[in-house]
Amino acid sequence: MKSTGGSDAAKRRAGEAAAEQVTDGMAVGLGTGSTAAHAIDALGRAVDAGLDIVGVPTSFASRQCAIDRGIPIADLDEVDGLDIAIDGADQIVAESGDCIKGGGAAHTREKIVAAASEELLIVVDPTKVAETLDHTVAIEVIPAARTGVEAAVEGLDGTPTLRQASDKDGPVITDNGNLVVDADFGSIDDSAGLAASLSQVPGVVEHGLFVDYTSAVYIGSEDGVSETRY
Ligand SMILES: O=C(CO)[C@H](O)[C@H](O)COP(=O)(O)O
Repeated sequence: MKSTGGSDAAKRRAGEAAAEQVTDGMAVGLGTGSTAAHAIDALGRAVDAGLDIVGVPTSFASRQCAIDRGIPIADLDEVDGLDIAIDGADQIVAESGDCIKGGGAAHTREKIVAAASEELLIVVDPTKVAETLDHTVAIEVIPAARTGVEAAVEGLDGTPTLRQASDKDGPVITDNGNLVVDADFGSIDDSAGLAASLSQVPGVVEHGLFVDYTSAVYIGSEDGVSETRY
């Protein structure tokens, strides 16, 4: 899986620490990205050693990752809720746990899985931690609504950019068949207000602002990992 941001060792420590919270009989949401992949790796090793869990992937990529590691998987409608979801973030405010996700264009399913879970454990390296959210906000958009959503983002004092896979391949298409508009709002002082405004725009499937979702954050570093609970 493509790596972003900080060191792989820091990401691995965060992913492994979160995976240690998983116990026998749990249904576990499997997040997307290079840090969440370390948690899936650790869960795969635990399953090999006898841990009895079922994983609910948040993307094509995390589904494949779980299959490769021998983790039994199910769709969300096949389990009776989730005990824990483990996922990465593009940026997180350590004080509140509010974060921005969607760098892998998987934030819609990630949010659905997080909402179905008793706990959301966010795993990051220190480069993701900020005092105020100012990362671009990924917005999954139904293709026919793109120009309207871009205008709405501008109306909210943001700058929209359609996410491109590459010049050659054209726009990113999500696992749900939609486009992604990345919106730059600068420093986000009222994340709950912005989240509510974006949710109201016709054609917005989901945005990457996760306000009041996080149960704990695991921040891996070169020499250890810290846990903050909310
Ligand atoms: O939200 C996500 C995918 O939609 C990822 O969790 C987020 O982009 C972090 O990825 P990484 O751990 O590779 O930096």
